[in-house]
Amino acid sequence: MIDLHSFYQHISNPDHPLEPYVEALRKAIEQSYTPNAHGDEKIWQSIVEQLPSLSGSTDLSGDTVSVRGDCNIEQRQALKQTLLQLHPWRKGPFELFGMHLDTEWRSDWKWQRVLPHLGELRYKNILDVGCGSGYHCLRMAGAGANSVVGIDPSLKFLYQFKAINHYAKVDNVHLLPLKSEQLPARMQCFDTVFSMGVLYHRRSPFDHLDELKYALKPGGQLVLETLVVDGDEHTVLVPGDRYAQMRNVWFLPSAKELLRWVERTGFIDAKIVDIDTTQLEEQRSTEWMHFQSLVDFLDPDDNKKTVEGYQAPTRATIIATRGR
Ligand SMILES: Nc1ncnc2c1ncn2[C@@H]1O[C@H](C[S@+](CC[C@H]([NH3+])C(=O)[O-])CC(=O)[O-])[C@@H](O)[C@H]1O
Repeated sequence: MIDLHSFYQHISNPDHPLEPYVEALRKAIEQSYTPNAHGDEKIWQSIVEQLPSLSGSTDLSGDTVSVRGDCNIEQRQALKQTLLQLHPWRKGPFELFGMHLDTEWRSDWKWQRVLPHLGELRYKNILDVGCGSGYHCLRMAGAGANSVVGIDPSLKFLYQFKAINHYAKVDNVHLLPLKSEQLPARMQCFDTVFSMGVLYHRRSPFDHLDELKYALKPGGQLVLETLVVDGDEHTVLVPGDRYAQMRNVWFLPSAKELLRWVERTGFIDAKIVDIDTTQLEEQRSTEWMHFQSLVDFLDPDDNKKTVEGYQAPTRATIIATRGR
């Protein structure tokens, strides 16, 4: 079962900005998550319980989130075989006791693109919407955040985090089984809210931007990263059935149009800080994610296009401030 006890304990503290929302969060989580309602949850739980007993020291400062400590060959082998059962591992990389967990995504590349534009994360209370395995949440903790809440509706990713944190033991990062639309309304308490790789999954992008705005305290910082297409401030692509083989893709604006959406939502000082076409080396199949990956989603004769003939995946990052 997802461990919520330590989360409630952590925020039930008059100094914690989430303290006024303990009950609202409890209710929201109860509505979205019933332990073991997902038929595979018991299996994921037993995988975490089978992890070999090892202890080490955690390093959140490098590109690879690492736990280092003594481990013999048999233990390393058992660790690998146990963690492989939580396939597919999409977001990382991680290293545990000398074992490199080579995820589908080099999520460290995204972090390197975003980090120089964030200012100080130290002492901040952060929300990461669509956190996946929690790799970026751990990097935020490594950058000195006071607390990080990651939310993601995909329970398997939350179990991946549970497995990593079984060893990393980072106690100020909590992952919750929630979608952003299920967050209590108008929490207005986070210093920084990240939404990376989520907006294009939403049928209603302005509702998503509103959710991010009202999770932030006045003056707080939004970090928004999403798929974009080339074009001017009047350009938006709504793909047909699929985009790069994904079915759940709705709105791909140009970066300029995205900036306009952010401003129309009421954010101020909005800036495009990065536009980047995803490289084949950044998203690829590995031993830890052996399904198809980016190379299979692109036109084999022209890597600038998806198999459907659209512009190949390009992502923009916008930083903005919630007005006071
Ligand atoms: N409504 C929603 N609310 C919250 N999470 C959602 C929602 N819909 C989907 N997700 C979750 O958002 C994540 C999107 S991946 C980005 C991961 C990370 N942020 C990254 O930037 O690497 C996409 C990508 O590969 O970029 C998945 O884990 C979904 O379960």
